[in-house]
Amino acid sequence: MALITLALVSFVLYLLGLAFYRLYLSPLAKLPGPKLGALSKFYEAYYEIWRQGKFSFKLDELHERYGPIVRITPEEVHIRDSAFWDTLFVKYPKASRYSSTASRFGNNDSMFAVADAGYHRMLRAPLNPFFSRRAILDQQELVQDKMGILCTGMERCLENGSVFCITDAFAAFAADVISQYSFGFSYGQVEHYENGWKENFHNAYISLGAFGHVSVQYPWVNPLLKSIPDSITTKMDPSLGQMLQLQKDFNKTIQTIKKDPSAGKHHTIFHAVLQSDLPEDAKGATRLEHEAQTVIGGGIVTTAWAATQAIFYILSDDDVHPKLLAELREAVPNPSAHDAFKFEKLEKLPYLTGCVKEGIRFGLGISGRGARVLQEPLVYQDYTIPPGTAISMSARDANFDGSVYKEPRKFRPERWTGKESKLADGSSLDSHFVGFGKGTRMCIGINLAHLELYVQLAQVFRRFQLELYETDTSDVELAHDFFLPSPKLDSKGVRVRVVGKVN
Ligand code: HEM
Repeated sequence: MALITLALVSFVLYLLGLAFYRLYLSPLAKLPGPKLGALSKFYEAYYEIWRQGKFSFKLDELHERYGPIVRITPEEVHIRDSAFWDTLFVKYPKASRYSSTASRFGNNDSMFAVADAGYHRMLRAPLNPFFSRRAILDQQELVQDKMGILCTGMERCLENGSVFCITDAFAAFAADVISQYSFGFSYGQVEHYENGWKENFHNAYISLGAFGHVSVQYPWVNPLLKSIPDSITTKMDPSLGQMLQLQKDFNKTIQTIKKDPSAGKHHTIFHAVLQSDLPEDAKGATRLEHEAQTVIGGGIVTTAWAATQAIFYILSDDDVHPKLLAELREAVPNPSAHDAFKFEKLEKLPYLTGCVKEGIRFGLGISGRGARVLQEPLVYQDYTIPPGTAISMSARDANFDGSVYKEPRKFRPERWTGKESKLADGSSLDSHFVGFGKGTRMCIGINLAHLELYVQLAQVFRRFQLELYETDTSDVELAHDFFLPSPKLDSKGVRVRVVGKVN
């Protein structure tokens, strides 16, 4: 009994000591911010887990109250100042990712998750050529073919008057493209127009993102979940069942290639890694499986959501839609021509480019905070942030910064061209664009994403007349930050009806 009492008293004293340290002695103690945040990560957990991805919105309030730099947890400071983006993400290439977020998707050893900058660079090196502009353009046919299938499905929807969620269609398209391109197989999701492309991974990744808040706070949860039999996981959440199947298919492909490196007609990311000079422990089947999950995860929600935003705002604005259509009609006089939608031509169209950029800006890519940990002190205004601190920033703050974007909440493709694309200080708007992140960890899929988005928007608007169906801004605006962006939870999605064809 005495022993238990002693243990309890020691524990309480430890907690009091820790609280005192965090509030008054920690090198971060002088930074502005809420005492509860400085005391414990439960503060973050409350907003992220209990309030379902609402910490981002709490940060808005905190910045209003405390200024551009706020200590938001015992070990993390958040900066809201888009001019600081390059300093944090570009100037310190040796900075690591914040290791306590590595468990978010349960893929701790993937290039996306690993903390150490040197190890990250090494893991990324074999994949860089795989996603280079040249390599992506060489596979343009694949993207065009999948888009052709999507358009055939949309024609059927025109004939039968069905309403569908455009995010589902785009997520199915993106999944087929990225999996065929990267792994040499796809599930043909883009073919299933008859059920409104409901078979796709979008919701599964949003569920994973929501659950990621739990995994970040309690990393032991992931291994525990992995020990649950697949049949029970699938019953609990059918979308996670799809992910389990995906993992099995990755594993099968990896095993086949490991046994016979010449297997398969298609050069996959697995070939790229296995044939590289990475150390053997980086070539293990489980790590490769994790890498594949990040690649496909990175390529679906981000692209589908950017396209969804673009479709919604283009259709909602009586000014934008006719301008885009006029440009497309001139550039693509015959949409049935074999090379009508060649990317190299589309990417030169200024208004379409503006629509792509605005789609990505509104879509946010990743809504969660991006954090770096430096090995040296970092000065921000009057504060010196000690080495080892997690310093985070959010794309949402940069993307809607009124000092960079005039009327930031307006979808204005023209801001990206002509005079408007230069700021008063002479810098280009492009240099402030953080949609794909910046620095050494910048999105590896940028070339593929651009190819998909240009081809999607050009084909959809040059070929079809669409109408929004019972959809409003609450279906596209960020309401829950699950690291991946989510609108209100009861949204039925951005629903559209194909009402005609464009001559
Ligand atoms: C509009 C579409 C896309 C957007 C807005 C986007 C955005 C981003 C952002 C913001 C990051 C994080 C950068 C950082 O951590 O600093 C990222 C990383 C990443 N993205 Fe994308 N992405 C898109 C499409 C894609 C596609 C199509 C792929 C498929 C290859 C992909 C794969 C990845 C991967 C693997 C990473 C991790 C890179 C690393 O850690 O080195 N993304 N993306």
